This record gives sequence, C-alpha cells and structure tokens, in this order.
Amino acid sequence: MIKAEHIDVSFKKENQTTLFGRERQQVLFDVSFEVKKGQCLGILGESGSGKSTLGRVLCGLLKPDKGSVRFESGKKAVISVVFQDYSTSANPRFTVKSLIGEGLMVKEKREKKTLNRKEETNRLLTLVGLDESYLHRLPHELSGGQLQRVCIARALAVNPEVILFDEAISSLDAHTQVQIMDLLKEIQEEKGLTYIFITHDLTSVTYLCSHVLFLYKGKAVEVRATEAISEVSHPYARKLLGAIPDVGEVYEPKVPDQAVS
Ligand SMILES: Nc1ncnc2c1ncn2[C@@H]1O[C@H](COP(=O)(O)OP(=O)(O)OP(=O)(O)O)[C@@H](O)[C@H]1O
Repeated sequence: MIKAEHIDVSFKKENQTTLFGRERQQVLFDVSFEVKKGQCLGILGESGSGKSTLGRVLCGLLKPDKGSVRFESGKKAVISVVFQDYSTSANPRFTVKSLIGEGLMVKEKREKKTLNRKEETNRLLTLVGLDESYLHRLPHELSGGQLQRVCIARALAVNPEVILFDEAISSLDAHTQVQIMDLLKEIQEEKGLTYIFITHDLTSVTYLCSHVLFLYKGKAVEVRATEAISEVSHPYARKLLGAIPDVGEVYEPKVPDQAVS
C-alpha cells in the first residue's frame, strides 16, 4: 500500500523583482490518498495541475515541503517509472538489449546477484510481446509502440513493486494505446503490481485504472473507484465526465430531411 498524506509542494518563482526574492509558487495543496497493492490509480488532471510533480514526490525524486509518502513495508518501495517521451528516455545509441540491460543492472545491484542477462532479456521481451529479433535494434529502428514496449520491459527488469506511468501512452495512436493498455493489464494481473497512471485523458483512465484521483489546480478534489466514476460530485470532475463520448453508442449520421425522396 502507498499512503500519501497532506502533501504540499512549492517552487521558487522565476523572474522575481528583487535580487534575493523568496517568493514561491505553490503547486500541490494538502494532497492525500492511498493506493492498495494491485490497484491502478489514475491521476487525472489538466496541464499544469501538478500531476508530474506529484509523481516525482511519489517516487522520491522530489521532497515535498510538507507531508509524507509511506509504503506498506515501512521501507521505500521499488518504483519504476515510464515516461511519455520514450524517444528521449531511451538513449538513441543503445540497442534494445542494452536498454533492457540498464534495468537488469539496477536489479543486480539491488539484489546483489548476477543474472543470466540473455535469459532475462528474452523473458522480458516475450512479456511485452516482442522477441529476440529486436535485440540489436536501435530506438530509431522501432515504432513508437515498440519502443514504449521496450521501455516497459526496462521498467519491469528492475522487478518493481510499483510502476509509475507519466503520460506514458499519450503520444501513441489510439489503436496502439489500447494494445499497450491491454498489455499492462495482463502484466499487472500476472505480477500483482501496483500502477500509478498519470494522464490528462479520461478515456484511458476508465479503460485501465481501478481508481481515479482528480487533480485540479494542485488539489486532489475527488478520488473514486472507476466503476463509480459517474457518481463524482466535484464540478471539475463532472465537467470532464461530460466531455467523454459514450463509447457504447454507434454513431449513425442523420439523413437530412430534404435528402429523403
Ligand atoms: N522544477 C520546477 N520549478 C519551478 N516550477 C515548476 C517545476 N516543476 C513544475 N513546476 C510548475 O509546477 C506546475 C505543475 O507542473 P506539473 O509538471 O506537475 O504539471 P502537470 O499537471 O504534470 O502538467 P502537464 O500535463 O502539462 O505535464 C506548473 O505550473 C509548472 O510550471
């Protein structure tokens, strides 16, 4: 379980008028929530609402001004992160083998043991729906979806308890997004992983996540189980829900009256 309590984050304001200006801009306000093992929490909010900042706090990359993040074990959980910009988060000179090797190296260091790299790499490639034929390819020789699969394999190589996806599928086309989300669901079920899925896209949250946190102007305004998402009451959450198309409905264009003979 991850328990985030009363998190405040502020940054020093840029372009301050005085030389040693100490003005700060608060970005997160008293954010609290919890995620149980095996759940997928979607953090949903518009651009600038503080989603990535919250993600950085959760994985320990940023210390909050106030508040805490605690894990079930009492120790720090092993968290892997998958970013949106897979083309820059993957070194362009690294082959698929070396990219996955980065994750395996972290695992070797942490667990203080030497892994059978070849076997592990092939296992991970299979897990993300790729095969050995990709081993020696460079990032530019892969499609966006394939490269993101490699980044997911690298994240899994660490053997994490939690994976944080920061807009990880946002730049992929809709079809590839669904493929990757199906893959993530399968892996989660198989490994009992906990996911935190940061996005501005409600449709992907309802497809993938068990719970959703609505982040509005740095405040967690509502947390709901996805199956009860229609019961949201905060105006921002309601507005977002109003914008989602009813995917169950088939669109049939109406024939204009005058066209009917
Ligand atoms: N290191 C930093 N220094 C100063 N301000 C920052 C820093 N990081 C983030 N901010 C500010 O914090 C606010 C929230 O940024 P954040 O990246 O968390 O938003 P977001 O919801 O992830 O947005 P997006 O969806 O556009 O990525 C923004 O106003 C941003 O300018």
